[in-house]
Amino acid sequence: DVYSPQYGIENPDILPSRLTSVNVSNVFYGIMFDAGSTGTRIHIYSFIQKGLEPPQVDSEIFESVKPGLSAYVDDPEQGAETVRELLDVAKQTIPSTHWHTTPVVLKATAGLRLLPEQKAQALLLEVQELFEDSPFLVPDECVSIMNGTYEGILAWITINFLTGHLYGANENTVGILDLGGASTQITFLPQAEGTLHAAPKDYISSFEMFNNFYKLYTHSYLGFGLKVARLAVLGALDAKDVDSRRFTSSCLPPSLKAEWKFSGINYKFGGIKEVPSGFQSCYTEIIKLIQKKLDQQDEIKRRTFYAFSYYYDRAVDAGIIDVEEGGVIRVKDFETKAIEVCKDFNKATKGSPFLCMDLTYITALLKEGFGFYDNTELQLAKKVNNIETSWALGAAFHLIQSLRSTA
Ligand SMILES: Nc1nc2c(ncn2[C@@H]2O[C@H](COP(=O)(O)OP(=O)(O)O)[C@@H](O)[C@H]2O)c(=O)[nH]1
Ligand SMILES: [Ca+2]
Repeated sequence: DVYSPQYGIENPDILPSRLTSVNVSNVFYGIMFDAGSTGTRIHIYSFIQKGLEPPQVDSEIFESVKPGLSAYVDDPEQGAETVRELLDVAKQTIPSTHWHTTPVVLKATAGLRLLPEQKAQALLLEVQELFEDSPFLVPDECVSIMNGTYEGILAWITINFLTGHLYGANENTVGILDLGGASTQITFLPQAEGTLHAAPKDYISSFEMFNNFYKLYTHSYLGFGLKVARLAVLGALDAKDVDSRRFTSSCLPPSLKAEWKFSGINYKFGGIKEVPSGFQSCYTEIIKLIQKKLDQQDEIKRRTFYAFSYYYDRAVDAGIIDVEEGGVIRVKDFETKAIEVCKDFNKATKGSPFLCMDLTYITALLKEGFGFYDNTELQLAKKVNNIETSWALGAAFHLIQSLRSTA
């Protein structure tokens, strides 16, 4: 029995946890690394396959480290070291008998997209060497920067798989909204013929997986992730005099003076005493960055969307949802909380001085950016059926399929 504790770990967390009665030959594993702009994460999945049916995910182990790879822009070896720590988790949790058949892949997103090409490649090369020295299966192109279109498609696959919409009738699929640190994605399966015509050509992507064919609307907006948006609001993006300046915004507590590190750079920032702070002036600042920058499709107002990542985290910080439960909210709930938090900074911003700015940005992104109604409902979920809502599962499925078609 490969699942019994035989690997010298005190409290083995051997995958798959719920699988003791299933034929072992139907079980296999996959390791997907998400090198995001704010952190690196490992997703270790176990899958079950019965006959010719599409594989089912059985369980997941998830670990993460901060900061992300892009913070090691001038020290790639140290960056790869953070990946090694996470890879050790895979060694502790996947039975050693399965190591050589378990693929390991890392996909980087917006943090590395924003780095100079050579610096990004140096980081990726260091990680690739680490993988090649590991006992796992290393496919071609095991380490890469993923393009934003795939990020949206693969997250859509994950959520629709987990919510049971993938192998049924297409009419009921759900859309997804992912808000990262450096980029943000919107993806849905258009039902209105008009959407396919009205959308910019490169926002429509065809995709095949496990013999199903999907024509999705998807786009990744680089620079519209929550953390990079903060820099944009502060006027600190591409600023030359970062060391000598303090960047200010009416979205911050007026008397605040602080420092903030993002992607390896230290920024001095603070509030403004001379102008009225609060939601209205903050919203006005932020709208300038968003208006007319994003494509709007009427259909989204009538569709169900799942929102996760920073949508989820900030809704938790604002007390709109429970950290474990998530739940259904309306777009206007973000605005109501933003107004409240921006009104009384001292009372409301207990964790982060950025909460007013972040909630106001999310409100503006949803309403002025994508064109959602105040009353549009959003499903906030961090996990569905105990699996993380992230593009990583979709990427693992895609990987399995591509390994089989080349085998
Ligand atoms: N639900 C969920 N959120 C995640 C996962 N991994 C990262 N996130 C969230 O993603 C956000 C950070 O975005 P990140 O991936 O670093 O930036 P990006 O490169 O712009 O996509 C934070 O809100 C994280 O909590 C995950 O596996 N599940
Ligand atoms: Ca991400």
